[in-house]
This record gives sequence, C-alpha cells and structure tokens, in this order.
Amino acid sequence: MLSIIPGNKISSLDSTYIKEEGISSWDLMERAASAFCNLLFEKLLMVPDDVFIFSGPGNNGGDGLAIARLLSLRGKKVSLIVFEQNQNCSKDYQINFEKLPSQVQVFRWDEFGFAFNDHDLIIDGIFGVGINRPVEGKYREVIEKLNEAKGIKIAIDIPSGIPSDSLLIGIAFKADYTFTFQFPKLALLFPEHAEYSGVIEVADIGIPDHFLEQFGENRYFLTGDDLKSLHLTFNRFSHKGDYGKVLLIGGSKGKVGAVLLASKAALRTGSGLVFALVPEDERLILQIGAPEVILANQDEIKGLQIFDALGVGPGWGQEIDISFYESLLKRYHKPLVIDADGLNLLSAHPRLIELVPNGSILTPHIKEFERMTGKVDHHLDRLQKARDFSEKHNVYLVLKGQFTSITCPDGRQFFNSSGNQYMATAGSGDVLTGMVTSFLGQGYPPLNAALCAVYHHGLAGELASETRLRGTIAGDIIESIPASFLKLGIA
Ligand SMILES: NC(=O)C1=CN([C@@H]2O[C@H](COP(=O)(O)OP(=O)(O)OC[C@H]3O[C@@H](n4cnc5c(N)ncnc54)[C@H](OP(=O)(O)O)[C@@H]3O)[C@@H](O)[C@H]2O)[C@H](O)CC1
Ligand SMILES: [K+]
Repeated sequence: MLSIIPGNKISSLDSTYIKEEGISSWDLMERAASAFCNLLFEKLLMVPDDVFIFSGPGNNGGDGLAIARLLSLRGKKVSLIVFEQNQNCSKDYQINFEKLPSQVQVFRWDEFGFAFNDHDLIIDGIFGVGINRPVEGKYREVIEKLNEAKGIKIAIDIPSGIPSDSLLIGIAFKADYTFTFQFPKLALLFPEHAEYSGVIEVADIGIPDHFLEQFGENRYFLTGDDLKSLHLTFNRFSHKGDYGKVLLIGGSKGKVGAVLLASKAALRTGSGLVFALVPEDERLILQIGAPEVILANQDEIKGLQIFDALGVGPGWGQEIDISFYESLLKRYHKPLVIDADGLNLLSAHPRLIELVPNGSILTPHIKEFERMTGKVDHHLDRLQKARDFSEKHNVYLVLKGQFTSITCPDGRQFFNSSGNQYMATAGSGDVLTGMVTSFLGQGYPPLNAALCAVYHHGLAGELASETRLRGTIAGDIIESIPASFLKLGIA
C-alpha cells in the first residue's frame, strides 16, 4: 500500500533512495519527468501541440525543464518561462537547463506575454513540496495570471502554493490535473484544495512501497492493487453459513428504503443470509422490495449472538426507544457497524458510546462526525479528531467524502482512491453500510471489511456512473457491486 510521506521527509527519502539504488538525483528527476510525460499521453485524449512550462528555482522547476526537453523531443512546441538566474537555482535545475534542446524557447517571466488559447497546455513547475511560505511578489503575479488564463492546466507534483501537508494560506495555482509523484501528498486529499488540484493522478517513479514505509507517518493511499490480498477466498464447498448471517436494524415511517438499500447491498456483496429488523408497519415494503431478505422480529433478535455482524442505524430516526439501542449494545459483543441515526443517537446520548463493542466500525459523513466530536475547523483538524476519537473509543472510523478516510484505533489512516462526485446521491451511505456489514459478517477483520467495502463502493459508483453521470442513484451502485469484484479479479 502506498505510504503518504510528509513533505519535510521527501528530500531524505530521495537521498536515501538514490544512494541505495546507486543512481543520481538527476536520474530520479529524469524518471519523474518521463513518468509525467507518460501520464500526459495516457490521460489526455489529445496532447496539445503548444506547451507552456513555468519553472521555479527548485527541483519542481527542474522537473519542468526535463519535461520541456522530453516534450520537445516528442515534437511539441515548447515555451519555457523562468523566474531566476540559473546560478540561484537547484543543481539538477542547472543540469537540465544545459540539456534544453534549442527548439525550446526560453522567456523570463517579465518578458512573457501571457496570451493563451483554449487548447494550449500550461504546466506548473513553479513550486512543489519545497514551498515554505505563502506565495508573494512575482510568483503571485504569475499564478494570478495563470489562474485567469485559458488552456489546459497541469500541476507537476502539487499545485504551486499548496503546502504538502497543511492548509493553503494565500493563493495557489488552479490545476485541471495534478500529476503527483509516487504517492498523493496529504494536502491534495483535503476538500478545501479541490478547486486547486483538479483530477489527481499518481505518476509512479519506481520507489518501492517498503522503502516509502520507512519515511511514512501511518498514512496510506488505498488503490485497486491493494484489494485482492485483503479478500477472503471461498470455494465450491462453501455454504451460505460461510458467507455470514447479518442483521440490519433501522427504518422508520417513510425511511425504510434506507434498510432496503443496505440489505440489498449486503446481498450483492456476498452475504449468505440477510435479516432486517424494521418497525412492524414497514415490513411489507421491505419484503416486497427485497424478497431475499428475512424479516426479523424483536423476539428473534433476543439471541443476537447468532448474527455474524450487525449494521445499525440506516433510516432509524431519532424517535426510537433508546433503551432498545442500549440493550442492543450491551448484548452484542462482536464488532458492529453503526451509521446515520445510529451515530446521531450516540451523539445525543454520549453514555452509549462507552457501550459500543471494541473494533466496531462507525461510518459518519462530515456532519455526523461533527455531531460526535464537536466543531471542526478544517480537514487536517478533522483527521486529527478522527485519530483521537478512534483511539479513545477503540473503533474504526470511516469518514465519508471524496477520499473517504478509514482511521484505526492505532492511529493508522487510509485514504480511498475510488469513487467520484456522482456518488453524492441519496442512499449512497446506506449502500456502504450494507457492504461493510456484509464483509464483517463474512469473517473479515474489521479493518479489511472497512477497506474492501469503501473501495468496492467507490468503484461500483464509478462503474454505475459511466453511462448515467449525474443520473446515478444508490440502486445503480448496488447493481454495480458485482462488476467491481469482476474488475478487480475477485471471485
Ligand atoms: N521523490 C520525489 O517525489 C521527487 C520529486 N522531485 C521534485 O522535487 C520537488 C521538490 O523540490 P525542492 O527543490 O525541494 O522544492 P521546490 O521546487 O518545491 O521549491 C523550493 C524552492 O522554492 C523556494 N521557495 C519556497 N517557497 C517559496 C515562496 N513562497 N516564494 C519564493 N520562493 C520559494 C525555495 O527557496 P528558499 O528561498 O526557501 O531557499 C527553493 O528554492 C518535488 O515537488 C518534485 O516536483 C524530484 O524531481 C524527483 C524526486
Ligand atoms: K507545481
């Protein structure tokens, strides 16, 4: 799994790695530049002929110079805009400057006209992870102009101005794409920076995971490559008991659909038996909506231990008998999944949090999370509060949003890479609840259940929205769960 390394450790990572590999820092920059160009030709349907590259004084600028050379060699008309005298720039910047082909036209920033067309390509190599103060002066002037300019805009490693691990102060380059090296920088995952980072693509520069791990701080980026090894395998002798017996509890007048969605999602994720407990009057809706689901009644659920996992909260409302919730938490001793009103009720009755079994998985969206932890100032604060909460209550916290984070009681934090904006639709969270509950019931350890569910949920959303875009609904995500397994080669 890709470790997310803090910006202030990246130069030690680089120097240790190049020493061990026996390569030069220029070689690594060359790898970065060619990985960038490869992504460019892979991700853009048409790479524009006119390319404008802005190179700052550090190695991000050095990358820009190397990219200028490589694109010029591939027949592009490249203009390079620089800010400093060569002798004030990094060593590899200077080497790459010497290597520029004569076809690359070089401008000083104050000699350049800043007139662009819609189909020009603008590449931002002004600052990378070495930024150490807000952008001012000539750099600010240029970035402001670029943000107003036409053209397709791509940031090298990180949009200039965004600090690698904290919140932007002042201005930054607004990219359509960010091609980031080896792993996404933490700040790229903050919702506050979405308008700057655009679509994030990771360019592999060949530094192995185990090497990154030594410099990481327990933060990881979850990708499709990680998924297969997290799954349990089943065979033709497996029977429905092996696939788990789960119980979903929730629903209220007008909101029984939430349990219906969660139940169907659990079935599509592979649960052997799905039971649902909803108010008496709402049972028929559920039974018609999903004949595969078994309706439980209050008496049956007295023997809660027969269930391999519980998913509590979808559509429950705030009006439930709180003593029932309390007794549920007291009687069930295995990890369970809590969502939606199950979480809101914990916020309203904080004493209940102490009863939540160790290793349970809580799946709040941002507002539910704030109800549990108090007001959050920004995403970094949220991530810290998630760590404090998980550790204190010994639970896994799945904080839903773009790059959903999964926080473990030991402080590890995983960021999901799958999913898109089309999943922001009613019931999408209920689908996730059903999926996590299903994996948990199949015998997955809580962390793997959360990781697999979050990744498949995102991928199913991507697949469902391929043809439906903004018309994607939660039911479509459910129907695409099997396709997500198929895509990852998981039987
Ligand atoms: N393993 C990898 O990921 C690799 C990444 N590469 C690229 O290298 C950059 C990081 O390069 P670095 O030289 O450390 O830093 P930057 O290029 O981002 O910028 C440093 C220079 O910028 C000056 N600086 C910093 N902040 C400001 C500011 N606000 N205003 C003006 N100038 C600023 C700083 O000067 P000082 O005045 O602070 O001394 C530096 O001159 C990484 O992002 C990748 O793109 C490698 O190419 C390969 C391996
Ligand atoms: K940049």
